[in-house]
Amino acid sequence: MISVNQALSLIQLEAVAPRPVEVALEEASEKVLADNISSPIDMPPFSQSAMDGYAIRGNSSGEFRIIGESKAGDAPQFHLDEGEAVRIFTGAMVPENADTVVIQEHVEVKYNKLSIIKFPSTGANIRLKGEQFQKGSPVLNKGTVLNESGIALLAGLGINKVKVFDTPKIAIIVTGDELQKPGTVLKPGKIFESNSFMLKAALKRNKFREVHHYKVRDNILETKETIRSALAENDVLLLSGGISVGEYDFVREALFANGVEEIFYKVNQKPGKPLWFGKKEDKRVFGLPGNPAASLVCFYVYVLPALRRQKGFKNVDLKKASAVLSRPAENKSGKSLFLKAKVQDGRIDILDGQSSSMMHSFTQSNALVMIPGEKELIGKNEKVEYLDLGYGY
Ligand SMILES: Nc1nc2c(c(=O)[nH]1)N[C@H]1C(S)=C(S)[C@@H](COP(=O)(O)OP(=O)(O)OC[C@H]3O[C@@H](n4cnc5c(N)ncnc54)[C@H](O)[C@@H]3O)O[C@H]1N2
Ligand code: MOO
Repeated sequence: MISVNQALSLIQLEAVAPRPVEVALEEASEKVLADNISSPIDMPPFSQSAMDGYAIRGNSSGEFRIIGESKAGDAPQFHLDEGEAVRIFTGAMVPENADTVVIQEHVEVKYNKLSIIKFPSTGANIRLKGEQFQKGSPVLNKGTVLNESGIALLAGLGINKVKVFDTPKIAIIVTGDELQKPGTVLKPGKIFESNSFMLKAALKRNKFREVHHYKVRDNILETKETIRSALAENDVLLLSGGISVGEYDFVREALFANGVEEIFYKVNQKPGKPLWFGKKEDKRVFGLPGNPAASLVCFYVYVLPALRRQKGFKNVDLKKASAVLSRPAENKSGKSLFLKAKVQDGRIDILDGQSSSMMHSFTQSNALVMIPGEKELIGKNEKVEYLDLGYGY
């Protein structure tokens, strides 16, 4: 059985190169730029007043004659002679030979005579043409993750379309005859299906919006057929359940029948041992264990980084940190453990209820403690590494 690190390396080795697409700026938030962007214009495009006041030339005398007005949106052609000033407003074009704007709080005006009570330094209150960017100068680099500030910057430069890396389309395929929809009356032998809700929520939180949901019974033909359509319609398949060794676990066989090549099956870890990973051309397939907590651990450790990589992100893993154990922990399994835990003020508590069928401990956690297979005992106050689940509490 391969180790966690071997599994991670294999997934990375088989990574699909992010695919550039052009999108409207409104669609570009949380996406990664696929091109360097240079400024198509000077920014600001003309010298602007930063304040409401009076544009002047030099500060040789305290008295000026107001010769006109410049407000935002206008393009007046003023030329100031000695002793002349223009009434000006924030964002308005500064007369071509003015060098300073005096704020209106520092002047007295009588008719068209302006007396300056307090001179600012020369150049004050003017945003010079091109001071942020000159036309053609670099603005944002390929690989930048766009958020609202980047979107504002690009819109402000007049850009309405950008090349970003495409977000992969994801199929969630849940398998199992025992599964029943929440909101129905539970029949004998059945359980409520929860993995698709869990995976959809996790994908939504991570801004993967194109998610298709398929459901199959424990039936080889149906499983094959569903995998066939899911491969045609998506970039990444997440199968839940049916990957273990039971007589009704058909997922592996159905993947092979669809020409999906196995890269690895089973990882020396707990929970999530039966994880399966494969590929067909540029499609990637994860067979996640049916047990909900095992499935979610595999999602955080393997699936999310792979999806983020395919979306062009450079930092793909959950943040790693370390904290001091509040209580000793044991690992007699020889497997790498991922334990639901709560970090607070630098101390970490491993929670009760670690079974891979139990979700309650996950809801109380904000971290996954990683304990290597070779480590049998970790003492109280020993430092352990953990993955920050990013739950924000
Ligand atoms: N003889 C062995 N049996 C099992 C082994 C093994 O090595 N030898 N591994 C165990 C481990 S570890 C896990 S994890 C599970 C994984 O099994 P599958 O991935 O095939 O999943 P299922 O058998 O379909 O389901 C497991 C469990 O999870 C429940 N489940 C399934 N789908 C959902 C869903 N969408 N929502 C909620 N719960 C779901 C299902 O009812 C089962 O209880 O295999 C062990 N067995
Ligand atoms: O890997 Mo299974 O996840 O231990 O229940």
